[in-house]
Amino acid sequence: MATIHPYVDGGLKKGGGPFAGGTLVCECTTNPVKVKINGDIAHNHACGCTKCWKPVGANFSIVAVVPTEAVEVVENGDKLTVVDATALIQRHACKECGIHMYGPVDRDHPFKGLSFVHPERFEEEGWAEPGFAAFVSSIIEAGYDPSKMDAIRERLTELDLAPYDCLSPGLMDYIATWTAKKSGVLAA
Ligand SMILES: N[C@@H](CCC(=O)N[C@@H](CS)C(=O)NCC(=O)O)C(=O)O
Ligand SMILES: [Zn+2]
Ligand SMILES: [Zn+2]
Repeated sequence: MATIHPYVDGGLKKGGGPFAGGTLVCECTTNPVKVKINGDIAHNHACGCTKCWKPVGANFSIVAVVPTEAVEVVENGDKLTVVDATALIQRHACKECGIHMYGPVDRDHPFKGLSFVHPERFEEEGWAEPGFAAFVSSIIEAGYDPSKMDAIRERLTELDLAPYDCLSPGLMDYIATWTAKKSGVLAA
């Protein structure tokens, strides 16, 4: 069967959220980086892009957003480094284990003020399950066999993770609305 991510491969666990927040922890056995998230996550989804962190063997990441003001680095923040300073999402990764701990968007963009996080790194349970799959075709860029994409999309659909090759229609509309208001095509 097509592998998506260990969190969903056994069947999607439903019923999470509302979630009070918690602490994201990296994989280091000594001096792990800890990042506290003071509140709930939103727009949790699977992402097939090559830039998002995924556990070994996974073809998709599980990624959600939180307000950047809810992000608090509480332990070993000196181990964090920005993976690609030119990217929209400033992914802060642990230099030792490589896990992306949070990725703020600071640039002028509809996602400005949000940070991308990987909820599977929460010590706590109860967060909302992923609701769709984004950037599905992008797994090919990481080496996935293009002839096996039908099976991937079928499996995602079976798991109630509607497959999209960019973001979900709701988020794409949100981005386009922001752009149209910025250019003046739509009234702000
Ligand atoms: N096909 C590209 C897509 C990368 C991409 O656009 N990723 C999305 C979803 S995370 C994004 O918003 N990227 C912004 C960024 O990486 O800063 C890849 O797989 O590398
Ligand atoms: Zn680490
Ligand atoms: Zn991604």
